[in-house]
Amino acid sequence: MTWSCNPELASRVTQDYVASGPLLFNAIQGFLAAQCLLAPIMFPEPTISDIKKIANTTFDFIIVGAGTAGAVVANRLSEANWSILLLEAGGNPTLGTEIPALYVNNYETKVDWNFRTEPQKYACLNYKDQKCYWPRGKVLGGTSSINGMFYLRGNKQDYDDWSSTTSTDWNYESVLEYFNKSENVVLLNDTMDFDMKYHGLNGYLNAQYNGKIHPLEQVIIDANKELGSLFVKDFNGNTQMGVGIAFTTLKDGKRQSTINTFLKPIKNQHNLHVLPNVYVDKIIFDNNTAKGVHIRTKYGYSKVFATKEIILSAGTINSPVILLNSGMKRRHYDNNDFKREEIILPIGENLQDHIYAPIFYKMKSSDDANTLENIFKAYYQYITEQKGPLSDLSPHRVISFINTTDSNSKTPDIQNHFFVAYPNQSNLVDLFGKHALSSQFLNMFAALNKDHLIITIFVTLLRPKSNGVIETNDIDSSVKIKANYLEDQDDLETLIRGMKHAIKLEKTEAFKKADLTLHWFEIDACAPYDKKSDQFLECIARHLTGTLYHAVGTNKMGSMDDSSSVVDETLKVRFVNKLRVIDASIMPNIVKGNPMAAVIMIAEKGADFIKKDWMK
Ligand SMILES: Cc1cc2nc3c(=O)[nH]c(=O)nc-3n(C[C@H](O)[C@H](O)[C@H](O)COP(=O)(O)OP(=O)(O)OC[C@H]3O[C@@H](n4cnc5c(N)ncnc54)[C@H](O)[C@@H]3O)c2cc1C
Repeated sequence: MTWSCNPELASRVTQDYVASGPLLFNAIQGFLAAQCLLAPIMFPEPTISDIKKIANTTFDFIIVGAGTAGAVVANRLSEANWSILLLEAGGNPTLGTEIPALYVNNYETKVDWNFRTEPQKYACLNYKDQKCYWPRGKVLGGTSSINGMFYLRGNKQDYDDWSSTTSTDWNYESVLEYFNKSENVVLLNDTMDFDMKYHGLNGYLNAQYNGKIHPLEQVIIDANKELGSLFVKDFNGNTQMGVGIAFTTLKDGKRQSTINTFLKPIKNQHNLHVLPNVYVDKIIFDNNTAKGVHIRTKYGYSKVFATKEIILSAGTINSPVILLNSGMKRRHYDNNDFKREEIILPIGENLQDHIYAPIFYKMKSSDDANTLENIFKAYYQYITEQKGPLSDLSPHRVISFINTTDSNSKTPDIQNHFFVAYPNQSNLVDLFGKHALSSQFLNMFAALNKDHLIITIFVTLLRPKSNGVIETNDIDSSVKIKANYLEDQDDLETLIRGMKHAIKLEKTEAFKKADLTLHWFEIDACAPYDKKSDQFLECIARHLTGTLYHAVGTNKMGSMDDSSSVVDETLKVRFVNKLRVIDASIMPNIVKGNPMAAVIMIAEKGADFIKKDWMK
């Protein structure tokens, strides 16, 4: 048998269903064939002669990382008649990355960098070695190819805050233009009654609003409304405060990563050269000017050069790592009189992330959604029509934003996600297992999930005061992620207020009617505390801490005289020439919402800064 696409099993989805001989074999064949249809090889892996051809050659621009931001920047720069080289450490998307409802199955696969934090002192205490798990996309499209696809833009105030330390270019009114530029609204089961001031219809990125609300989502919405939340139709519109269904980066049942949306349509453009499976070690400088990059492939090491600029879009972890490995030190500078070797910028500092404490609700249920037969039906329907339960994020799309100290505030301090596990789903998406929570916790979760549906509320802290740092290991240059979660007492207090709010849902008519009751898993360390006490909630928050994987901020943007910044307001690395960073790492403060939309906006804006500079 020959395959025109990658014959390696396209995703780990099948590994969850090891029970059934011929049926499974048929399904695997179906998946392999579907990979060609749903996840075709867009950009072939370079051969040895491709690498020889580019070695020591020169392009106008080199972009490092074809991720969420890098793919957008490459698209926009290719609109001018410049030669663009886009280098990506990972390979092509797989079938596993394309099926929306199974995104968690990409964790710990070859499309994941599979990072772990350093052991945490105050958080993730119930995890193996007290290390939190940080998946990140190592694939074309980067993390937009493995993420949860929630499309939210944060709070208006986030950008007004950025602009107060940079320039008016970054205030909400200015960035709105770029959010809209990238967007193409896709409506399902709904009418176009959105305020179009906040949306775009001509962008590359398909952002879908599906107005069909699942009965469980309706219960969650109704319960939140009973606690005073307003129903929000459009979190990206005039206000984000309240509860509703999120926009998602989906279209026709398929993930809309930035590789699928920004690069697939222009993949044959003559001036765009996209090379997957190429790892960039460091930047080559000539005095203070970035000239090229050192690359590593399976064929060995080479160099490649850029006449105009090098753009780092390797993400919050790897962009600072590349800068550090290129000889740029991580320390505050104290004067403007230096050689490049003496440039000392706060690279890797200002690491911010969204962490959550889980609150669990259970509902007795004999729902058989996860029988083998139903699972195969779902796969069959997905592969043949891209429809059915695998084609959408329902019933997990409800989001709520609250302010725990001022119910009239326009800015939230807590965001809630509601993750539904149908009975026996712990086998299907072993989310907590992949995070390496203790076997005690995993066993309790699986036992309860046998005959109960479980809703986990991810009570998420939106603006942490505890900041971390990315460092590199002196011996082998590997990364050390010092997340420092929950070091600041204020963070803990906000989280506890959020948990108390989530606990109140138990008393709502909507939850009572649905027979949803609060459930506490017994964690040994928390056993001494009364379950109604703050000490107990603190113990849960510290032991079962999770991350929504939103780390940002490690190459902070600021004005030229801001010693805490790494890049200036046009995203140029300070004190060096021809080098910019364009990705999640430049955020001065984490946005109050899931950050992908903001990263895409940053990329759109960054590409315009470059065009302005070079088209003069
Ligand atoms: C599991 C998960 C779920 C998430 N869910 C959501 C969500 O639902 N909504 C949302 O808004 N946000 C979500 N996020 C966060 C969001 O996806 C990220 O913040 C965003 O995608 C980061 O974009 P980026 O361009 O900075 O980095 P990335 O998209 O990670 O891109 C970096 C790219 O650089 C490549 N690269 C790195 N180092 C090198 C090197 N040395 N050489 C060559 N290439 C290199 C990487 O392989 C990658 O392709 C989620 C994140 C994760 C991990």
